[in-house]
Amino acid sequence: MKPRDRLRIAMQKSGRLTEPALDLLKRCGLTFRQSRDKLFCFGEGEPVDLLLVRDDDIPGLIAQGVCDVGIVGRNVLGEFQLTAGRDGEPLAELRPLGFGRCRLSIAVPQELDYASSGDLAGRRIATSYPGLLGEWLRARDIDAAVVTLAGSVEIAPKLGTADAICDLVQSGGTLVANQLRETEVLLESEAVLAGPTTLPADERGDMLELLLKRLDGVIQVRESRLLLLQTSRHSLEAVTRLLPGGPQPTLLAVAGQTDQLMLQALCAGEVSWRQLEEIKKAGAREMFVLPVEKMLA
Ligand SMILES: Nc1ncnc2c1ncn2[C@@H]1O[C@H](COP(=O)(O)OP(=O)(O)OP(=O)(O)O)[C@@H](O)[C@H]1O
Ligand SMILES: O=P(O)(O)OC[C@H]1O[C@H](OP(=O)(O)OP(=O)(O)O)[C@H](O)[C@@H]1O
Ligand SMILES: [Mg+2]
Repeated sequence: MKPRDRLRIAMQKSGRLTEPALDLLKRCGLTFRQSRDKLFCFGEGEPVDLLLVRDDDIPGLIAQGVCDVGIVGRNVLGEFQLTAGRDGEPLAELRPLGFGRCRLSIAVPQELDYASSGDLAGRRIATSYPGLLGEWLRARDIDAAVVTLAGSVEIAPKLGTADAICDLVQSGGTLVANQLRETEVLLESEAVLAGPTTLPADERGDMLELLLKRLDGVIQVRESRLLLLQTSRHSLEAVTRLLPGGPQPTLLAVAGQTDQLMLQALCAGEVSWRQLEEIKKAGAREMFVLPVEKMLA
């Protein structure tokens, strides 16, 4: 294969991961010009290009060295490692990316008696993830038949081709619509940056290192919120105790009100309405939750 000096990232051409992946790369300062056939995006500023493909092909493209890294669901990466990629160098999950969250679960018809995973013995389970399901069954010494289907797995029990299914679940709507109930979670999934365990020892490796640093910054900022509120000195301790994790809050004086303080806290994740209501009950008022755009410690 011809040596390359530009980093090439494989990502989903059209699907659930496409928009959030592009958005994340944009936040990392990468911009692209798309080719006419929309399969290749040339990086304009940095030497980083995109290859747009079916998500199932991403781990294989990295393993073959056609692409250096890829943005793909943990479910697809894990399945590859246990099937087509079994005999090759294992790929690493370089970073979890915080979108495309779902889980790989076993579900059974609502009317089926199910007490524990042992009840799957002797049953047929339909799935598009024979590697992950097979491994899970082996680890528990459950002797069940794995029926591999490319799609529409959820209708297999109704068609009589399987007794249970093992498929992705997010809201659970598909299961309810098909009178199925979730009984076991095999894997919690989200989009990840997948790549080789050792970085390329050339310019691509340097670029990847830079990209990882920017990703860490972007992910940290995306999950950070700035909480501003007012509290009396009297309620300060109770309010502070309820603040979601993060560094020590900053306290500012409120002009003309010696008893009042303005509190500013960086929170490591979402601040929910319920948390705000609790903090308010403890004595806070004038509360604001602001997104953080950039951060440089
Ligand atoms: N209902 C869901 N909610 C959230 N994320 C999901 C859901 N279903 C799947 N995902 C995640 O998004 C990834 C891509 O899902 P999508 O449905 O776009 O894939 P696909 O139909 O296999 O697309 P492709 O045409 O690229 O093969 C999945 O592998 C999984 O990691
Ligand atoms: O729990 P839910 O929110 O209902 O999501 C789960 C469904 O989403 C995915 O299917 P998708 O909608 O992508 O259809 P497909 O399998 O035909 O691609 C997955 O295969 C499940 O069927
Ligand atoms: Mg696919």
